[in-house]
Amino acid sequence: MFHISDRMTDTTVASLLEGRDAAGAGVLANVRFGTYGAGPTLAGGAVELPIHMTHGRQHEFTETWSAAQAVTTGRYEELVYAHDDERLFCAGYIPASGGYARDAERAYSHIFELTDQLGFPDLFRMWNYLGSINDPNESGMETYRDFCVGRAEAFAFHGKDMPAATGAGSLGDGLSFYLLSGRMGSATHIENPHQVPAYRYPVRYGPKAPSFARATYLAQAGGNGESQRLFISGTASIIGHETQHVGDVEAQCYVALSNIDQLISAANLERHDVRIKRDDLRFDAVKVYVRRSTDIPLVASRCARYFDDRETSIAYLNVDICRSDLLVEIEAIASVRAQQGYTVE
Ligand SMILES: O=C(O)C1=C[C@@H](O)[C@H](O)C=C1
Ligand SMILES: CC(=O)C(=O)O
Repeated sequence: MFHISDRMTDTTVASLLEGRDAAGAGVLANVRFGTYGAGPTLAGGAVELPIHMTHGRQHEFTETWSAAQAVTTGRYEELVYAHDDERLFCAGYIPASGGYARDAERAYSHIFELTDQLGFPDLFRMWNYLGSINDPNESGMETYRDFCVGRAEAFAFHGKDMPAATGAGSLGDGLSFYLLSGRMGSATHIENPHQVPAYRYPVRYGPKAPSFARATYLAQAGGNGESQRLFISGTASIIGHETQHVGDVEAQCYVALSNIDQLISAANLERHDVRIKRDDLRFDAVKVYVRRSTDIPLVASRCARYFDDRETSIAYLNVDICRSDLLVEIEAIASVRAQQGYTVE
């Protein structure tokens, strides 16, 4: 069964998602959010990706991506991957250098080559964690904007649809990234009418706009009974294309949560031919990125109220955010509750 389980190690939030899905036949990958970062490796038949994302061991956790069938692993260029019959997990690491544009373009081109070669062309979720994300690189361009240049050029050259994504700071150096991709036709990308699509942002935010959708809906896999999933991108206090409430973390949190609400409304999902009632969606895992550590208690109180399901796993990460005037960003994974009469598991 394809699912994720947040195995919280020594954290206050403990909500093992395994209880929500039948135990998988194996593990595709373990992504370790901790005090240490390095490139991906293969261990025990799965991908291991440590990312330096926590200031202390007390906040460490592992995001485990499980498989429904036997797992095949391999390497391609700078990438390490694992897949079952339905899903591909892939990860990579680009060391810090004077600028990321060329290396990001190369890495993303390799991603698209690999997903096509292995038969998993529908990317449905990507994560990019950049050290010193808001700092200028050696040519004076902000590190994030430089990364966006290379990524956008790879998407344009390969003509790939843009999936849900996160682009946030890390506490280490370099660029750690990982992604999930599915069989042809499994992904529907979703936008929020209250926000300009990120890939259409004006040049004031960088020479090339960020390449991601606001969310991606993953249809139920063929025959293995997998739950339908909605992957929600890192969402911030942006309306249209402009940051709202600069300096006010409470108001920014409110707008970010409102954006998520609008994004997953039945009306907006219906506009994308995804017919799910809001009440049938349950949040499985949430990651909240908070720039200032002193803001975490307030942000946690607002998120706990919004994601009020005891079983929702919520992790708070004190890291920088892709736009320097943003103080908080929220991403989520939701699944569709069992409907009357049959099980969606
Ligand atoms: O660049 C991204 O992929 C990205 C940046 C942020 O806006 C947010 O984390 C979502 C995606
Ligand atoms: C910056 C950000 O979070 C966005 O583009 O949605």
